[in-house]
Amino acid sequence: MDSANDCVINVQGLGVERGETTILHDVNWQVARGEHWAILGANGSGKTSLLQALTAYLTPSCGVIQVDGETYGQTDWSQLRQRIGLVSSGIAQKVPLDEPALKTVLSGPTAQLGYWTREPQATDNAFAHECLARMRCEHLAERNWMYLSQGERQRVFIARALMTRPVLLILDEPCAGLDPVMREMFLKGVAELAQQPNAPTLILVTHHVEEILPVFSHTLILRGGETLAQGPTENILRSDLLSEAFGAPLTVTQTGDRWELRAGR
Ligand SMILES: Nc1ncnc2c1ncn2[C@@H]1O[C@H](COP(=O)(O)OP(=O)(O)OP(=O)(O)O)[C@@H](O)[C@H]1O
Repeated sequence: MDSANDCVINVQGLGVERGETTILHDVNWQVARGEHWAILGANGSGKTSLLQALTAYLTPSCGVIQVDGETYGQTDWSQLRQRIGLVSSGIAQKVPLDEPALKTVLSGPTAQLGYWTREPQATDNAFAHECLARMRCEHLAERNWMYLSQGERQRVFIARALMTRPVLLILDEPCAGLDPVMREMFLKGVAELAQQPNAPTLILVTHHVEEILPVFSHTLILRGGETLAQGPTENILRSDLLSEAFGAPLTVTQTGDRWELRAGR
């Protein structure tokens, strides 16, 4: 890679310590423009901490973090944070049950769910409809939150994140709680998004190799707060590496362009 400016994410020697606990140790990770990455790892391996460091919610103890060419500590991260979309299941509980999906999407730019900081303009409305359409859920614009399925809510959240025209979109275990059919529909929507012009760089955090669609060209595996492996997905989704990552014998198989994991050898 020629320079940090070719990277959407450039992490060098990142360490995070709290008291006696080492949460992340010597993480080096570069994401080039045009790549989409999956992050895999067991519970407690440091996935959320890495994302929190990237979004400046967790202060590093050492190392360099650059996002979209801006360096942590040298730039206004509240501004930069608006260029990073984050979709996790945690925010779902904060949406008022009687809020229509369009209003949830419109709250994206201020990231303040449930209330306005200013009256939305006609252009905001038009763009919100466009964002919903990008996730194939424009028909849900007037439907209240309480009536949306879990999969529809996740698609609406991605539409909401798109309102800030992010360069980076982090999907933190977005398939948690989805049934197999909903999960496939949701993942298909994510893959379609990745192929659209001006698509953000996607980062999918997951425990499940089944969710790593071909669009996720690269995979990073964390273990105990350190990088166990990273690189092109087909080189990384190996039984030996996944067994080490999850601390038990596992066998990974590829059928067509999808991956499966089962216990045992
Ligand atoms: N502020 C903190 N102080 C001390 N330890 C912390 C702190 N934040 C996280 N940890 C620890 O760091 C480790 C990594 O946590 P993290 O939430 O990043 O893991 P994860 O891979 O996202 O896990 P999961 O898959 O369960 O969500 C855990 O052992 C956690 O207890």
